[in-house]
Amino acid sequence: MLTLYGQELGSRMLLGTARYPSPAILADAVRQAGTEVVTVSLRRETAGGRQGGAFFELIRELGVRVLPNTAGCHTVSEAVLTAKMAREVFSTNWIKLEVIGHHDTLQPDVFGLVEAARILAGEGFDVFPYTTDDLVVAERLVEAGCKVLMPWCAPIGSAMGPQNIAALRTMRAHFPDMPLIVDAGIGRPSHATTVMELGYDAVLLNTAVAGAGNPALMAAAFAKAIDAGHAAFEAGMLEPRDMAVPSTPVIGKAVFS
Ligand SMILES: CC(=O)[C@@H](O)[C@H](O)COP(=O)(O)O
Repeated sequence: MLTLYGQELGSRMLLGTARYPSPAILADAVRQAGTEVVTVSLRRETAGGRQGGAFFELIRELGVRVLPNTAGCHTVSEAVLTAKMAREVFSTNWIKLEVIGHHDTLQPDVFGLVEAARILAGEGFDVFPYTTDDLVVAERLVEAGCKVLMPWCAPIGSAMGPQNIAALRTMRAHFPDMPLIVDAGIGRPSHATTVMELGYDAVLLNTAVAGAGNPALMAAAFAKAIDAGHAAFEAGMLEPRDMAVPSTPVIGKAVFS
């Protein structure tokens, strides 16, 4: 079981709801993944007017938990205001906090992120910060009140997969008891397995599923890959060795002379 801010979850896959070919395909992907948490951009959906209403209805029908996000916010004040509006609209204290600092890479503005996290945690929000793998920033986020950390593994939407394996491993070792979710940049199920094998607690992804030829099938593939990586980590994997080690014992073998 994964526990995030006191909420127990059976699925370790958090799914974004943007860029699907149709609402029906999104719904199918959510069901196939067995995901229990979906991220929703308040800005995009409220900008959709009547379409936004239908979208919220669809999310309600799916019976999943909503993690509203502050996607598209570039300043602390924008992010805080968006979080407060999301709390009203979705009746949840959960907020995926994004404060974007760079247009090309969508890299988080970690200074603004920490400031916004402190404000929102102080106002009772359960903050899920989209951050880098920087340990000092991570420490500041924890001091600010975050009880979950969500480092990127590559730029949002890039599908590059983990570019920072050593840093992700260090972060896991540094925060052994903190729920850690890799958020953004995952492109393939094998990428998700890789980060789960590092001991990450969950993966948040969107583009790789929404942009697949068959999003529902891809969602199912990701769900299996995430579970496989988690099971492998729990099982305890061998460290690679330089030399061969016979897998069949030599003691007791027949001797021909
Ligand atoms: C939906 C959402 O929250 C995204 O901003 C998230 O960061 C996922 O990134 P990918 O689209 O790269 O999977």
